[in-house]
Amino acid sequence: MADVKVHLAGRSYMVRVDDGLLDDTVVQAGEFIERYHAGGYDSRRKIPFVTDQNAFAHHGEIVAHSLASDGYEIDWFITEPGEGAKSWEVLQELIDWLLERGVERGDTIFALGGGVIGDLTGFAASILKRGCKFVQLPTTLLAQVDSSVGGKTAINVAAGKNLVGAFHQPSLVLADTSALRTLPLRELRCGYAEVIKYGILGDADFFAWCEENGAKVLDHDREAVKYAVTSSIAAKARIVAEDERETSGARALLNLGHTFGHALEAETGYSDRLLHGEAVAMGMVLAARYSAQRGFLSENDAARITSAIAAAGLATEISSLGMTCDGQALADHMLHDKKMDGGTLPFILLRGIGDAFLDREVSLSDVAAFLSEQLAAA
Ligand SMILES: NC(=O)c1ccc[n+]([C@@H]2O[C@H](COP(=O)([O-])OP(=O)(O)OC[C@H]3O[C@@H](n4cnc5c(N)ncnc54)[C@H](O)[C@@H]3O)[C@@H](O)[C@H]2O)c1
Ligand SMILES: O=C(O)C(=O)C[C@@H](O)[C@H](O)[C@H](O)COP(=O)(O)O
Ligand SMILES: [Zn+2]
Repeated sequence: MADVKVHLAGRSYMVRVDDGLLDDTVVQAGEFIERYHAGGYDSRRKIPFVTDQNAFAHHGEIVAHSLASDGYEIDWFITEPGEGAKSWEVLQELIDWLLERGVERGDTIFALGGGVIGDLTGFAASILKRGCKFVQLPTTLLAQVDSSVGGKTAINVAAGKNLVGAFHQPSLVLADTSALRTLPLRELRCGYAEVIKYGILGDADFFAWCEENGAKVLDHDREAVKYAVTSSIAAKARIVAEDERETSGARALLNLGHTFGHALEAETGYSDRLLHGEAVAMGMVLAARYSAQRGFLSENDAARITSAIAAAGLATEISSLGMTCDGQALADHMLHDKKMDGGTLPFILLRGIGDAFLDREVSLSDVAAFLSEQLAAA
């Protein structure tokens, strides 16, 4: 078992990583409930759980059984799987559902699922009665290594990805690595894109570990998975503790590949055509190639990054997406990026593997031309 603490003044919390935590929710989360549940649920012993159909089908019963053995009952809110749940409609349904159940400000809402469920639940918790507590039980690799930690919560709107949201930290994160065994390979690869991101942006040794061990992670090797999850969380916890609200520039580095990636997600309609992790993988390749074109990164390092991503079975070429738009259309999506500052958009570029930086001098028309070349490449 590994515990990683996210240090934040007055809002520190624990991220626990181990096999079998969901079987043991009663001990892990149950203890937490006993200690921190100030609201009415202690007496009613009924707990609001938000999940989606897949996470519920694979892990709902075990969690319910575990909590029932200690006298708790779960009230389930179950959404359809997919990015579509990060929407005004589902948020409204969830808020109404929580209000109907009399959830109080001191109560805790549980999120069981991937990043979609975590982002939706966290945002609902942040606005309900001006802020309730929430606990993350992440069941995808992506959610365990990234989205469950750090307190970014959001929904998507017509203008773009994650444009309505709040910083709202969870009170506890329980990452049960055995839950990943039911995850489809495509989803595992998506999570792996965010794992290798930590190496590319700030840790050359971890990148080399990924080159060596990525296949084991995708093959569910227990030790490799635990190492990847714990190292990723530790990296994220350090950055979040340094710059919780993305003001100093440190946290913006976690957005490596995302400025490009979010534009690709927008252009492909936030659909199964391109999942978030797949967009981030392509986005990191684009960031590396653009860094090389600008003379910051060696062609050799850009090629090494592309190979490591391709080796995980993730697509690297945006021309493979069959998009009919040009580079300017992709650059236009970027105008909604939350990093926009005084009309300019800082980009996360690379000077080397493990050496990302924020470039505030990027011209969006130059990026548009670069993207048009990439779209035309075979
Ligand atoms: N808040 C953050 O810091 C942050 C970080 C990274 C990504 N995100 C967001 O996270 C979302 C992507 O998260 P995701 O990749 O987890 O997607 P997801 O939540 O859609 O989950 C992926 C798929 O796996 C299914 N699933 C979940 N757990 C399962 C399990 N154990 N076994 C089988 N199937 C399972 C889900 O039903 C879904 O179909 C995006 O919206 C992205 O913007 C947020
Ligand atoms: O936690 C962060 O900070 C990140 O940037 C992590 C990203 O992987 C994640 O996709 C995040 O939701 C993107 O944030 P956004 O601010 O660009 O919407
Ligand atoms: Zn991401």
